[in-house]
Amino acid sequence: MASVLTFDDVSLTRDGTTILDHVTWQVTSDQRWVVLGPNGAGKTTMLQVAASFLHPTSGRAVVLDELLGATDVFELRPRIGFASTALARRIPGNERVLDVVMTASYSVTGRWNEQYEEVDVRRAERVLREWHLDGFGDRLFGTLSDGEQKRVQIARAIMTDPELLLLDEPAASLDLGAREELLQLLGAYASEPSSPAMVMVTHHVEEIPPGFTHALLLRTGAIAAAGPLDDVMTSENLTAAFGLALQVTRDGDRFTARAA
Ligand SMILES: Nc1ncnc2c1ncn2[C@@H]1O[C@H](COP(=O)(O)OP(=O)(O)OP(=O)(O)O)[C@@H](O)[C@H]1O
Repeated sequence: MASVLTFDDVSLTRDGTTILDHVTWQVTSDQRWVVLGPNGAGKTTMLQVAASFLHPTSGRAVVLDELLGATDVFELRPRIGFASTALARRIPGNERVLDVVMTASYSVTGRWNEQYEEVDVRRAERVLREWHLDGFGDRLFGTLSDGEQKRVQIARAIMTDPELLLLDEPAASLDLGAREELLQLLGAYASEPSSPAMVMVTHHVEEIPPGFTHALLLRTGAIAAAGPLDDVMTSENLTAAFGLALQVTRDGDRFTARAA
């Protein structure tokens, strides 16, 4: 399988603080990764390197065969789907949902004078339908519920048919029903062989969608464990990563964790 993401001894320092510490990691096109770790472990920073928003201080990061630091990131970014709360904050509340999704083609938030073709409109409508947002195209983004907004963000991220999909805490702040609906949709999407490689950051093992294949546990910027879900999602590994005695249980394709 083709490699879509390679971190080779990647470290990242900001204002004298080491945030990523010698991270070596590879993602191939058929894999769907979840990244877990305590607050401040460096999960978002890792995703931002994968999205080409940050460059390593040392080591090599290769994204979709392009070496960061030696490539034009403006050509690379449209090939990467990225959804995060920070990005969603930049979406104007009075933007039409269809425009929120379509503007991904130009990597902008907020429609201005870009010209869209009928094919863009039809694709945006189809993606909205697939994420249970049929009939939402004319609604204003700011009037949607949290759950609906999260699904719009993902629809936007996949609008450009990316080769790598990065999701930063897509289920954060959702109520139980909205979370389960989102996980079901993410699970179905992850299970399709035609879907792109995926990396999803989350705080909760309960939010690992079915269909995900691999996990990476991060602790103070370094990898505590990484590999196939079954190998990594053990009580011992989670205990070491979170610095707290934890008991992990698997029920079918879902996980739960609690203090041991
Ligand atoms: N510009 C910066 N200068 C210095 N430190 C920074 C900077 N940006 C982030 N950090 C620090 O880097 C560490 C990792 O941050 P990051 O947001 O990647 O962690 P995270 O695992 O995603 O955390 P959380 O789970 O709380 O979202 C944190 O300790 C944070 O304070």
